[in-house]
Amino acid sequence: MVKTYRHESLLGFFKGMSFPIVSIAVVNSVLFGVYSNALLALTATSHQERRAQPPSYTHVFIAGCTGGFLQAYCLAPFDLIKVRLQNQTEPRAQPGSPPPRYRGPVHCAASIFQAEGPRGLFRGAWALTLRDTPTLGIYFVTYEWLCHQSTPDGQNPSSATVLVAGGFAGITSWVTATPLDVIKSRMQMAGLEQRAYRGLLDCVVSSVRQEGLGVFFRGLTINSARAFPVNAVTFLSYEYLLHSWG
Ligand SMILES: CN(C)C(=N)NCCC[C@H](N)C(=O)O
Repeated sequence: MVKTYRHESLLGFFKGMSFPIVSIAVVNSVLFGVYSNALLALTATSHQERRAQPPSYTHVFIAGCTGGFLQAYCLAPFDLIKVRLQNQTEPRAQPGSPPPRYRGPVHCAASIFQAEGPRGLFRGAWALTLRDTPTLGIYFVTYEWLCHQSTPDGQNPSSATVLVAGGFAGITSWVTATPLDVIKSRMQMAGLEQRAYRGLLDCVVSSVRQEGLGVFFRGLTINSARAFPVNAVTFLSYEYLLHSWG
């Protein structure tokens, strides 16, 4: 962090933001759009009426799982590109040195498409679906439960409640998602590293054999630390937009 700040000032921390911004916008609108509409179909109550007649946690869970399932398919190509670029560890190109394998997100998508066809862009999509379907159910249940606990009946949760409930919903969902997140990333990298897994189960078994059960908790701390602020802001924006446009 210190080096980045010294060489590139604060702007250095925001490099390469365009791709994550576009992908997050698409994926979150699918997730929250499907969730809200699924809940509307299940409970027949609008967002405004829901504070007076709160939905059951089973309905919240089903609507969250539906949102998670559909978002996984939109997320798959973006997530694959992110994982491939993050794992590209060649040092920066020096004069005369070979260029990096991927020159950026668009080049990465085009190279995967050329080398592996359209299905290549969906590598690991199964693992992503398994990761996101139940964990997004847990995500929305945690959020609704925490808001319900700290808000008097019939009232809207305060902004502080939304921020805290959203932050903890993010942490809870990442704690449950991290084991499958590890497996998903390994399967997404398999195409590049010429490491062949016969499928998801084979990836689980060979990872545990080689590295023990601890492998399932790789990245848990950083995922959770990132999850709190990201999801606090996500839910605050969601509630705010529903109130101002709803
Ligand atoms: C796989 N998991 C745990 C989730 N998708 N959890 C919901 C949080 C989503 C949010 N965009 C984030 O990146 O934290």
